[in-house]
Amino acid sequence: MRNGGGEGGEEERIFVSVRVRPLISQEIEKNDHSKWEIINNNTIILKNNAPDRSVVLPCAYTFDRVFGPNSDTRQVYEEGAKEVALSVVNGINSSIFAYGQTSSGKTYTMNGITVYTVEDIYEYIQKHEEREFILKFSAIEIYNEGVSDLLSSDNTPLRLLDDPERGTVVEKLTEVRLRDKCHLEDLLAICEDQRQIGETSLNEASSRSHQILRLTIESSARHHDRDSSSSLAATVNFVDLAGSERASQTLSAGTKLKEGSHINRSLLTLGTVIRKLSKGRNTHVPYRDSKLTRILQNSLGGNARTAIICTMSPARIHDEQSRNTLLFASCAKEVTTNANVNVIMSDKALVKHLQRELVRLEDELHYLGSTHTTTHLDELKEKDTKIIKMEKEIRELIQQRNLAQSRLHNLLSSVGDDQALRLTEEYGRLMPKPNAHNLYEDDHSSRHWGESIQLSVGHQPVASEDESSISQASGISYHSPEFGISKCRFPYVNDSYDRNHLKSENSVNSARYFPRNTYQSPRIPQSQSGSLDDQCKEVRCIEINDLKKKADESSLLLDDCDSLLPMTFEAKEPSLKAGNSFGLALQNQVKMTQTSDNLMKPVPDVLTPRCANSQENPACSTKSFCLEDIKHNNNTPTYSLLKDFQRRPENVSTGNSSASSGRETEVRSRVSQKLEISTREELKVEDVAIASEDKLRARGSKNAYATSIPSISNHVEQLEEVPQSQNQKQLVQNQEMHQNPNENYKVEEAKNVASNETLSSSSESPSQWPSEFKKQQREIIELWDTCNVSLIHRTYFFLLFKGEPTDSSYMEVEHRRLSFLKRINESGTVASSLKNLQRERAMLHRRIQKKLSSEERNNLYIKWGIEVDSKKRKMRLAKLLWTDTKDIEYVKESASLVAKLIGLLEPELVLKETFGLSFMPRECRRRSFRFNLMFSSR
Ligand SMILES: Nc1ncnc2c1ncn2[C@@H]1O[C@H](COP(=O)(O)OP(=O)(O)OP(=O)(O)O)[C@@H](O)[C@H]1O
Repeated sequence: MRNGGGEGGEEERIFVSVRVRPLISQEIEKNDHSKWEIINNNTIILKNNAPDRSVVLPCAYTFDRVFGPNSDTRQVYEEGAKEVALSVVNGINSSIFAYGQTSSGKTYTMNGITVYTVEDIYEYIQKHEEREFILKFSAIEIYNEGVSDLLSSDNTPLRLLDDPERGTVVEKLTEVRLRDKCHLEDLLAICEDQRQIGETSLNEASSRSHQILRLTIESSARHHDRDSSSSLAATVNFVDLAGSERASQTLSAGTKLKEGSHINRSLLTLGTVIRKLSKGRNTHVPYRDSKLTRILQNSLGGNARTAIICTMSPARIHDEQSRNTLLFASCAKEVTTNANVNVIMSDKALVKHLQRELVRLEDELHYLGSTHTTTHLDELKEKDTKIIKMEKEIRELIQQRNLAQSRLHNLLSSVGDDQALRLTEEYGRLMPKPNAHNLYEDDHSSRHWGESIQLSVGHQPVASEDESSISQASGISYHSPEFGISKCRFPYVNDSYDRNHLKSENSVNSARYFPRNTYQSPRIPQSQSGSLDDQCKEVRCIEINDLKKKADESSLLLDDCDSLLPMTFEAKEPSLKAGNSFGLALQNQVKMTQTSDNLMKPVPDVLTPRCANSQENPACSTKSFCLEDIKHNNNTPTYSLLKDFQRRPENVSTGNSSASSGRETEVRSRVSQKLEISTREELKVEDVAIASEDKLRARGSKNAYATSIPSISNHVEQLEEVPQSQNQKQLVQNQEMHQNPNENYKVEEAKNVASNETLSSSSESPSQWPSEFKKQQREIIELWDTCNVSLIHRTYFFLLFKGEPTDSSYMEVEHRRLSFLKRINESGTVASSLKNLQRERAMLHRRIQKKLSSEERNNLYIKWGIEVDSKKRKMRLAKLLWTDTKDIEYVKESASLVAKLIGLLEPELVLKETFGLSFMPRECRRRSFRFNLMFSSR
């Protein structure tokens, strides 16, 4: 029902009066008369104002009213407080203060003022029967900066709360609804009893606290339309302040001294507030510096009418205090307040008001919803949709990867000598377009997230004869953009070879160059094709969807190739559509650069061929892919392809070369740029994958982290695929060699190419590799230490990879994955990997006893600075293993010792390809351990 309101208040000054009490008995005894003289109702002067003083102080003080010793309290009330006090019945807040030094008569005055006001209020109520009044009373005491309820026996200090409408309110303050005047008088008596009073040398009953008696009056019309009319509500405060005092005068000590200091401090704040207010409201007013000013904030310069009665003693001993009181009073009279009539709305009026407010707020809400909120929600929805789409794509890729891994495994296990022989016989057979269902026919997905790049292997159904012929002649099979899967073959066609012959016969292509991670499709006789459907397996590159954009760009670029190359090829053999096929091959190669097993190698300058034409290098025959040229260059597959690309138009051009050369150059340039971009973006893609892992971890759930671990494993598995595909390639090449000795030289060339591929992927500059290897080795050793990698893994890796050019891939992948692990460890998995490491050291410690003779052990203790007779020397030795990562000799010794302890005598027998599998931090310590032991027992 309540609602603060007001009717136009006007600023008015605080009404300030001064009351000089008569001399009390003890002052009379001392005959301590002062020279204060009240010259009229408004002015008080100090007679004989110290002419001997060097500083002349003001001697006349003027106020709204000055009461002399002969004025009784009734007069003081009537002339100094009544008007203000009774404002409360009209809905205006009011406050009457008594301010002055101790024993100056504040309590004496305020008691009278309160009684008279109450009398008048009740008299007013009686006179205004048309209105109904509700009176409520509460009483606050502030003692030693603690607020208490004088109407409650509970002395627990009360809290002050800030109410946006009512200002500072005292929490849990008792508010008693008054029955009648007598009820109020009883309550006043209770307050008097409750108040902290003590005896000082100046006052037998000195008030040691500030007292605020609060009377709230609500009134409303009694007979009229009560529901629609307004009510008034206001509060009058009767504030009897504790008196300022000098400890020397009051002879205070102990508790009294503490009380006095609190009193003086709060009065000082009151004085500061008054002084600030007297200078205007532009400055900060420190209401909150004391409980007193905080509670009375409204009465001091706020929505209230205020009267201050400053009391003073006429005794000479109090002259200085009296002067201070007058100075305070002088400031107070400059302070203005702005009192309003506080109107309380009726229920009806309040409902109407609230309805209007509701409509207004709804309008605001609608406006906000139509702008910011809606937009924000749309953005969120859009992002959610993208996330769902990406998650679906990732799942599909993982399915493909798992399927391919499964088939690669099948291939490796099923391809025996006979099979290999047959496959070699069917060498060159083209595969038809892949069946979408084949790619999804089984699902070994383990729902790994955060995949970035995958290699895959899959079955291919057999192509039709026509397709086979055409594609075979062109040397390119097909690609399936719908799955982002590409497959390509690269023919070797020598000088003597007739392209038409190539189209009509199913023999010939004895040696082919395979790009990395592709597998040469064997030519399969028609009679066996059906049975070999499942045996024809090819390694294919599966792009991740994140790279689609690049693939599309590549496609656009290759369209250029397609449009360029037919101009050169079609003149001689239009039916081959070699240009288009070559475009596909190039596209395939571009995609190859986007796969992980290229290991983000910078693409060499493909437009700077070693030999520009056949004259410079006779080995580069016309109308052929120059294997010699490829072999002698440190070519990546991409490089080889592009060199072919450079050479081919020149070789087969029939006169249009000049017309096409400009466009060709442009296309080459664009190819080069795209490839470089691809490489750079490939790096970004992995960053995205890592960021994806980070996000999953950042979600904070254990599940998120758990899903990130398999993802790392997948990442590790990519390494496994590299050598596998290489092995497979090597296997087929060996089979070819065995099948057709006449073409062994070509197979040999192909092998050399493969070797060169590895070399080229290992290092851009072989001459720099040794130093690069040492640098990477040092960093890897540091990272092992940082990531708490298994000592056995370190040992194997360290002993296996000693700086051969082919070690480059492993070094790089190890380095990158350790960096990746380091990031994970930084997010809190160090503890678990450290525990694993400690267990491993414990295992090695036990093996020291078993594997080493007493003499060997003692030699080691001496060498490693451990006292031979010391306790726990074996454990100390185990703890020293692999700890100094800076000293390479120390690392070597650590590796050597660990190798001996785990029984690793011939590390070279362990395939390097097995690496990338063993050093992930594992959830299950035992499994991890068993794996290492199993590994070590090989
Ligand atoms: N106008 C007055 N006429 C006669 N006696 C008075 C007058 N004012 C005060 N006294 C007397 O002076 C003494 C001190 O008065 P009072 O206790 O009201 O002072 P106070 O300012 O409240 O002191 P304190 O701050 O220590 O509480 C009392 O004995 C009181 O009766």
